[in-house]
Amino acid sequence: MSHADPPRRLQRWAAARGVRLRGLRPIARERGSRSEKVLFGLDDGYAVEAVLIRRVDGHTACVSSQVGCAFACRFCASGRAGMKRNLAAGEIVEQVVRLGPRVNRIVFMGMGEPLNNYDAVLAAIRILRDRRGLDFPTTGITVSTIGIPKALARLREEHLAINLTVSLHATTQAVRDHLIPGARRHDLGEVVDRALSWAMRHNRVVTFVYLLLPGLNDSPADADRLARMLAGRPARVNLMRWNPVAGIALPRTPDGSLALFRGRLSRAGVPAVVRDTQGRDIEAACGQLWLRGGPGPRHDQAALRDAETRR
Ligand SMILES: C[S@@+](CC[C@H](N)C(=O)[O-])C[C@H]1O[C@@H](n2cnc3c(N)ncnc32)[C@H](O)[C@@H]1O
Ligand code: SF4
Repeated sequence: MSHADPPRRLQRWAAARGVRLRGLRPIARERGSRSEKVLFGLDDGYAVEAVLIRRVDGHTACVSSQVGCAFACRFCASGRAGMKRNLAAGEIVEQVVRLGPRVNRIVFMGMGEPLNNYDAVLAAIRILRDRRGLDFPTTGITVSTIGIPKALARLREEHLAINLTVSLHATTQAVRDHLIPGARRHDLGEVVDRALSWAMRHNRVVTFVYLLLPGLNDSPADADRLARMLAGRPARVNLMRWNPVAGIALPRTPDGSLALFRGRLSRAGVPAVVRDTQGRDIEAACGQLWLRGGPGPRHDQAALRDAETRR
């Protein structure tokens, strides 16, 4: 795998569009069985992580879109320290470039809420897919979002054949407000409607991600409400187990509950699968990426390792 600087040709091409590549410095790497986590130092002293996941037919790059996250989901490490700043388009593109040439899928499932950094994320996607850029197929790009309604309405009008994943996690407003405190202003029904509207406009299927948390959102009534929202619509459901995060006490869902929930959805005609995220062995799975570094001069590797051991 190459961690070389982005090719000069790409740097020049991006610079002509006002996008700077070479703002990232890989400062630490951790290898797991099928994944690798890379910590990138940014110009202003912060650091973000990106994850490479090896598949048989290529690599997936899981990239960050913000330094921290404003939505403070109860189950996720990325929002624990709030949102420090947006990543620039170049900083997003460069994560992909530095994860190496075998990347053929990109998922915006690292740190941050991509639709809360709409312009930079869309600019990055355009550079990634441009023939004179990386010539990356948009069908290999997945944006994962908590579903900011206004941003979903904007996304609907973009001519981009990306994949959309909406992190729903609840079937009532009260439970969603509890799990995603930063999204209290987002009406759950509107989130679902806007996502479905995107799917219909682009003739695609939207994936709803549902993290099953025992006693919070895993009742048969939840499954039935979700089924009523999505049956007969261009939607599928990915049911997820919680990946443990230090300092957060949440129970993990037993396999039996996942199977029961999935069964109720399937019987109602809503396609549902249970998904495990890769990278748990090196704390690189969904929701396990922490904000690192801080404002000031770029941190060196030793300083960041030090910060890591104090965490
Ligand atoms: C880290 S988020 C980044 C993208 C975007 N902010 C979102 O929430 O969709 C990517 C996915 O990880 C999920 N996630 C967050 N924390 C998790 C955890 N501890 N275990 C499993 N999934 C988690 C989120 O719900 C989301 O579906
Ligand atoms: S799950 Fe997504 S929206 Fe929620 S805190 Fe983590 S990164 Fe932010």
